Amino acid sequence: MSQLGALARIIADGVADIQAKCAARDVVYPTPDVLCDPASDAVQNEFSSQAAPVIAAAYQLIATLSHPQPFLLGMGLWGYFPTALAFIDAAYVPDILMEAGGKGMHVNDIAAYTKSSQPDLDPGRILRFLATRHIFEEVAPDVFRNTRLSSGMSVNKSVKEILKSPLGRWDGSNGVAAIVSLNGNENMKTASYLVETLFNPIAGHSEEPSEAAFQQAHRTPLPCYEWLEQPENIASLRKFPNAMRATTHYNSDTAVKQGFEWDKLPEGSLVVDVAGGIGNLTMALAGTHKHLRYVVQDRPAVINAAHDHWKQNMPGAVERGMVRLEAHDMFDLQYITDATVFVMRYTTHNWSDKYALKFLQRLRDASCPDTTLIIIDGISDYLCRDGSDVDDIPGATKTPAPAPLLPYPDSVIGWGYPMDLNMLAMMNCQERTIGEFVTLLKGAGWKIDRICRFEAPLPQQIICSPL
Ligand SMILES: C[S@@+](CC[C@H](N)C(=O)[O-])C[C@H]1O[C@@H](n2cnc3c(N)ncnc32)[C@H](O)[C@@H]1O
Repeated sequence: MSQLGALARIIADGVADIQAKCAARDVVYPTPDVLCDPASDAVQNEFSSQAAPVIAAAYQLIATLSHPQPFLLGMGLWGYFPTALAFIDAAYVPDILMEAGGKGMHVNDIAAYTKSSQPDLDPGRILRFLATRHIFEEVAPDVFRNTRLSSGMSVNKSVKEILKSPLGRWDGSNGVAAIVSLNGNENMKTASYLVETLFNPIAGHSEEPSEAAFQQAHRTPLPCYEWLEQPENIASLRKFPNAMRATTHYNSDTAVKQGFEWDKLPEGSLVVDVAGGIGNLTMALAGTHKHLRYVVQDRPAVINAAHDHWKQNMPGAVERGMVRLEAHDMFDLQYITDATVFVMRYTTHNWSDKYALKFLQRLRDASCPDTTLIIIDGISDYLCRDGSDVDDIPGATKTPAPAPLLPYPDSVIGWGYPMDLNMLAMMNCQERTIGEFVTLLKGAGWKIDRICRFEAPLPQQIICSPL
């Protein structure tokens, strides 16, 4: 069979399989006109592994059918997608259109909500650009309504409430609008300086978080996390911890009920969420595993914000002592020496080996023989077949997809590979392969016992014990 035929077959068979399974369960797979809600989200989550090869094949079909020149010309302008998405968050469009309902709203009426801040702008151009990829639908000239994809950016608040506190719009939301805004603003500015930074004789080889493209883009000598805390960057600081919630919130039940056996830990075991932000992971864990005690550690400014977050979203947990929120620099001596679990989510990817070694060693110094370290992060795969650099750790190897697909469909669906470049640009750091994790963790006195795999784009759990 031709490659085109094989790709078309994967798509046709995969769709038929999903539809048959949905029919057997008496559910309908959501179409673009079905706005996000818990029931339709659950159906999509349930069939994500069946959808993955279909999506990967569809991308490959596009790459096969497209003439390279128009494909590359178009791809060169894809950077405007994050910008356009950041704009629609800043103009509250998904939530305005939520209130408008199925008939949609004229762009002039959409713009009226934020008129003072965007007097000469024609948001119709931005919405139309996104509608070419099914984010919004133009139902009449200059009249748009939400689609399933654009509704995914709703912060689930009334427009009145948003207008009362624009910076608070991401608080308590699922975080998607916040991360989209982060990518389209702070991260896009940074991305545009990556090429010249990489060719810079010093910065191009640096492991320092203060010598990345970020510093050039934002005209600052400060590393990202210090820059965030400057008074003029208050909006970014407000956005960042909310953005972190987006990565698992849509499927947080799976993230805390599968993988590591939290439910089997003895009553009162202490879980320390190191660099835990405002406690997004801990809140999901604490909601499900009520028999455990938790500590969330982060920078003082983040812990300040965490107190409000917990008061609003899980009142009583801190007051009852189930959760402690503590300012702690992870590069300092770790004073908690009776942790059952140290967990770090999306933190090792923020640091080059030079720095990651330091904080992993701090945790090793504070661990007991039966302490478990759980690294929750993406794991990069080589994109060739037989490219695994470690196969003797349970969970390390993945079953490759059949040719002609790339070996791992999640390389297309997840955000691991663009995130790797984002890490490079923001802080001279990286996503890692399993082999790279093995070396890094061994250097800090940890051994990987097993890897609990999750469907992309959920991050993986690397379960470690002291060497
Ligand atoms: C990518 S975020 C992940 C946050 C959290 N683990 C989550 O998954 O939501 C990395 C976190 O590291 C924190 N951080 C950066 N430097 C730190 C330091 N020296 N000590 C403690 N936390 C730090 C940041 O404030 C931020 O909250």
